[in-house]
Amino acid sequence: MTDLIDGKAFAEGLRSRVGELAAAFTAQTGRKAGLAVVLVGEDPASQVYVRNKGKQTVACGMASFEHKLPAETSEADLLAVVEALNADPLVDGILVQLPLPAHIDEQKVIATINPDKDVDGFHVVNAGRLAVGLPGFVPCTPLGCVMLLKDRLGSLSGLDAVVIGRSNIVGKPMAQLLIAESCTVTVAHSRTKNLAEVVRRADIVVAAVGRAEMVKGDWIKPGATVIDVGINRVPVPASAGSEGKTRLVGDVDFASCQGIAGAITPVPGGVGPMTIAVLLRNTLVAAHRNSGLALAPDAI
Ligand SMILES: Nc1nc(=O)c2c([nH]1)NC[C@@H]1CN(c3ccc(C(=O)N[C@@H](CCC(=O)O)C(=O)O)cc3)C=[N+]21
Repeated sequence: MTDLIDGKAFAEGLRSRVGELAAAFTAQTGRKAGLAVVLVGEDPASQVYVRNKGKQTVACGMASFEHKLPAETSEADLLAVVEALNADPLVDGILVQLPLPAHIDEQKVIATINPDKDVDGFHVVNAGRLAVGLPGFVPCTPLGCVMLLKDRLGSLSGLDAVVIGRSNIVGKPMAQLLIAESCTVTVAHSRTKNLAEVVRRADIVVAAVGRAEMVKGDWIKPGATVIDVGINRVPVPASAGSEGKTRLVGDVDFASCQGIAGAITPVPGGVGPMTIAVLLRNTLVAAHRNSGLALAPDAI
């Protein structure tokens, strides 16, 4: 039997704990913790994500500031918006939705965000803090994956983990977090030789390659825990009325893992909802730090 890891339910619980602490923060300071989200351009998927995030921020009792800028916005204008948010005392967290239009240098924008408001954890200062084990902001998706893994497995110490993907926003920070949990970590990617054999060694598989249903059930060691970070929109197989319709699938071939994996996250309803819940958690942590208030490291 393969258990389903219900990320949606776990994320709801996390958001309700964040909501309680956000109310306590407001009672102590007389203001709400605030998250600013900057969206450049009209990408429909990004708009949906930004809208969901705004709704959930408000539902948690925090303030949401949305800045929607046209696709033609210059890099200089975007940097000026970020600097204004850095200086705004009501803004605790800043998220600039990626990807940005091609004429804007993403690294330059991320470097402009105050690291203590960088709730995405993308700034080099936060990547460095994670690498050397200092407190800082950890990217939301990998932190959410570790929360799900610890909820399922308890201690991860000594387990073999394979991370498929080496991006700055998922693969690399995921590997750092698993090292900190005392896993033996392998980072595989598109050039890895004998990928199926490498994955077969793993007690924990984290798939973040961005290729729909690439990881097959016969790559999985029986009983392993599978975390699927992929979010791929694929066309629904042709049938009457299905023209132009899409469905969401992960990087793991979910059906072929049934009966082999010990547990697996679904897509949707797995890692995705955790990403937003951790973003709200990071924003609340930022609000406490930036107001000089204590918050126990394991409070959320
Ligand atoms: N600076 C920045 N930070 C981000 O964290 C960031 C970003 N840019 N750019 C885009 C990606 C994507 N992302 C998602 C978050 C939640 C879901 C999510 O909740 N997904 C639902 C399904 C939603 C649906 O049905 O489309 C689920 O998996 O159940 C998806 C995708 C955050 N991102």
